[in-house]
Amino acid sequence: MPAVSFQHVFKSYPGPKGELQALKGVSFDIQPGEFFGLLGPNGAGKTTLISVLAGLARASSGTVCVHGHDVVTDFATARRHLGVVPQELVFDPFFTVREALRIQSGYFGLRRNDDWIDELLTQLGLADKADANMRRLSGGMKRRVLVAQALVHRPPVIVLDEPTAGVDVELRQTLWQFIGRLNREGHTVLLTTHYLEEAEALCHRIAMLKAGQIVALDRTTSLLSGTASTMLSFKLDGELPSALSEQARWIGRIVQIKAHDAREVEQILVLLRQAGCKVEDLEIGRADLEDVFLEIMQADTYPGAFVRRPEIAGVSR
Ligand SMILES: Nc1ncnc2c1ncn2[C@@H]1O[C@H](COP(=O)(O)OP(=O)(O)OP(=O)(O)O)[C@@H](O)[C@H]1O
Repeated sequence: MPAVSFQHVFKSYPGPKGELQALKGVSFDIQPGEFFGLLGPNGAGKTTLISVLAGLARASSGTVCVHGHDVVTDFATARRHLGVVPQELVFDPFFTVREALRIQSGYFGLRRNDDWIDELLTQLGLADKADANMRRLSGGMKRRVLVAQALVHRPPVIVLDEPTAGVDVELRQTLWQFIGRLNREGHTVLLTTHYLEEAEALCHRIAMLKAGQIVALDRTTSLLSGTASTMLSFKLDGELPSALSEQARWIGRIVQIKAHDAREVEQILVLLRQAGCKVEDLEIGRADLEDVFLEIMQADTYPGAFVRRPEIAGVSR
């Protein structure tokens, strides 16, 4: 049985110009123990999908189950299987960190939970803040408390909605070490992030959402190898020959051009030489997830071409 199952999920919001379709028939499963990434540009529908999963929003149609429990008809059980770290910093300012975690434990009927609370505080670098009032914590510390709150009931499925937005390197490392450990111990993780290098490093499989639809779903390694896999990068002061300008990406003086194989690399170099371009600091490297993401998001052909059925794509564990 999948840890999380989305089946034909539609969600529309009333808008000034009629209905806004935030999710347009999203279907996929996440298997127990997977570290699964959900990527997409701003407004793609990631938070909406997570809100539906967490029971914070109701799908217009379709079903969502957590370990077989429907998030609408069997809400309490589904919710017990989930630990959700929300994107926004929402908390009650009147309590200390420990009190907030005890209260959260109480929601799940856990009375003697202090051993696990202590472990969470230690693992998340909050031990010396246990008795600090929530309103006195820095933004990064509050985010750590939100992670601890989501985990008080040791949920088998951990959902992280952009957990590292605006947090420092130390917290990122602490967080990924701890979440990585929980994942190795069998917890399923669903992560949304705009940091693609994070997704590339952590996720076994990745789904890409664009305008409410899944446009790619595959193992991370397959996504990386399925598209142009070589990236030429060099500095240039002048102009590119027109044959190359369309496929190039500029970052200041740096030009990046993708190639599928060594022959294409050679062709690009020949075109540059023929045009008399003065290329500096040439590097030939592997395309990363950001390149794949941009390629998929910019594709205007039928996006389903990138989707592999989960039973074919398998799970990289
Ligand atoms: N409560 C709401 N009422 C009306 N429209 C909404 C509401 N929540 C989200 N939307 C709209 O639904 C679409 C999807 O938004 P959502 O927040 O799910 O995207 P996202 O992928 O999480 O974006 P981001 O990366 O910016 O967090 C957007 O067009 C957004 O404006």
